[in-house]
Amino acid sequence: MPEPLLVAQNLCKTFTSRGRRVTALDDVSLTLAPGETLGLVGASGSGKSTLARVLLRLLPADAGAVRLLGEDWFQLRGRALRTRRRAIQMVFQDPLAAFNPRATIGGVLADPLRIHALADRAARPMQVGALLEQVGLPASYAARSIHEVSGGERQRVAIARALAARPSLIVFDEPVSALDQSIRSEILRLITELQKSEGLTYLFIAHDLAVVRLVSHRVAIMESGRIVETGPTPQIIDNPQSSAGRALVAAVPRLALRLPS
Ligand SMILES: Nc1ncnc2c1ncn2[C@@H]1O[C@H](COP(=O)(O)OP(=O)(O)OP(=O)(O)O)[C@@H](O)[C@H]1O
Repeated sequence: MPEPLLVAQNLCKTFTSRGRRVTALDDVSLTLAPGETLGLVGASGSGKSTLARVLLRLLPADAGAVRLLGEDWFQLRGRALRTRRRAIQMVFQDPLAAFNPRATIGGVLADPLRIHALADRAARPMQVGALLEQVGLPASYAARSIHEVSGGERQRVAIARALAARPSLIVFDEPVSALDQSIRSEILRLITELQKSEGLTYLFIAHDLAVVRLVSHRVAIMESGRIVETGPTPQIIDNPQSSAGRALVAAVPRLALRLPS
């Protein structure tokens, strides 16, 4: 068994808003092996995005620890933190919210190359072109504004930006929820192909089990801030043990749950 890429142990996070306490993460532990996809699925408000934000250190945990690539991730500071940061990238549901609205696509993709010193100025345009082609877009898209392309193309740009940092792990938070069905399948295919060609590890978050099962080797089910069930995808779909798992399976038409042969 290879050493896990990421081990999260006993993560807790509570929010207080208008005097009300909400436990968003309640003792969450999970492991990601290199090259696998863990699908994280659960109803709205179950804590999926909070877990993603805590794992990326966009939000501090109240308690718990994460080992990433053998290091104590929450304890890293300064240069060591900056270096390690590029190992985890995130792709959001709405990439527009994550991009500078005035930026060109070339600018969006050149940023991580510059920030992480992965390519000098002269080499960046070629690398940007290569990244675009890797996600199925023409290199000429570099000159376009992020507003000039479709939702599916924008999501390809978001994936290319994540790839630019040469990460080990990509966290996808509802990456296809805003897309039409046909575009959705194309993006899911791209995501699985890139995993194989680049040897990437994924945490794939969605509320829809039909989407999660297409890409995930294992599934974890969240309910009220806890992971209530985890196991290989076919096992969870055929025989969910938790009430949250049974509800998620029941919410999807039988046909949509057939695993591809
Ligand atoms: N910044 C915040 N302040 C207060 N409460 C928050 C904050 N962020 C999240 N919460 C609460 O924490 C709980 C978990 O939210 P979270 O967004 O992680 O769930 P989720 O499973 O990702 O939901 P969705 O599928 O709707 O995105 C919810 O009750 C939510 O209202």
